[in-house]
Amino acid sequence: MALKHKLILASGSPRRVELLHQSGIEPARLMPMDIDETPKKAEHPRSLARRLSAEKGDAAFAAIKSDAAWQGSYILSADTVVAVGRRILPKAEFVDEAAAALHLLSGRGHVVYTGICLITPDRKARQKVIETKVRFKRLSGRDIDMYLASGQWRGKAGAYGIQGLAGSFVQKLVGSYTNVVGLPLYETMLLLAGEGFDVHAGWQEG
Ligand SMILES: Cc1cn([C@H]2C[C@H](O)[C@@H](COP(=O)(O)OP(=O)(O)OP(=O)(O)O)O2)c(=O)[nH]c1=O
Repeated sequence: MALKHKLILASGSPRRVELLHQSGIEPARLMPMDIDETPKKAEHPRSLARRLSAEKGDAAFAAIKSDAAWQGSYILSADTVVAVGRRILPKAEFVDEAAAALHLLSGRGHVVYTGICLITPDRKARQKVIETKVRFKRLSGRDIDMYLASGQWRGKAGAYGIQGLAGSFVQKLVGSYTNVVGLPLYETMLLLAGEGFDVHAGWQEG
């Protein structure tokens, strides 16, 4: 069946592509947007997730707005932020920052915020920020050393991926699991459907 509207995913995150695929949605185009993700001074983690998801969407919109082939498309973007209280943990690129993040998360509760932004074919921007509360067990030195050696922390907010080895660190989770992985599926589908995108168009047997 031909899709009435195309979806552009303004993201380079394989997790977001996989989560959409799980929901029967295949973006027509992936547009990773390289924006400055530095938090502003005293910026709340919720505000940061909201701002960065919007900036990714705006950047993708600016890149395609004069391209006739993409007129009438939806643009979806997201940003995931991990915070202990108001303290924002970095998206880990180096092993020492990953070690510091894991020590901080050990035996404590934290909050994962994912901002989602949808730009509709009539150029309205719709936004939401979803929160999930997560509590890690107390991590042993060996848990941390072996996790660092696995490399699964690389490029992930808070230096962990709940969908991998770090899933076993989770003592308690309140809210959306897919929100932690990078895209809250229930809320994303609700947003898309509410703006007229046929979320069931790709649901076929087999
Ligand atoms: C907490 C957590 C984060 N993550 C990932 C999701 C995101 O990809 C990443 C947070 O960084 P983001 O800046 O939200 O996303 P990204 O840079 O990977 O992709 P893009 O901006 O192009 O959309 O951390 C997990 O995969 N599992 C987890 O448990």
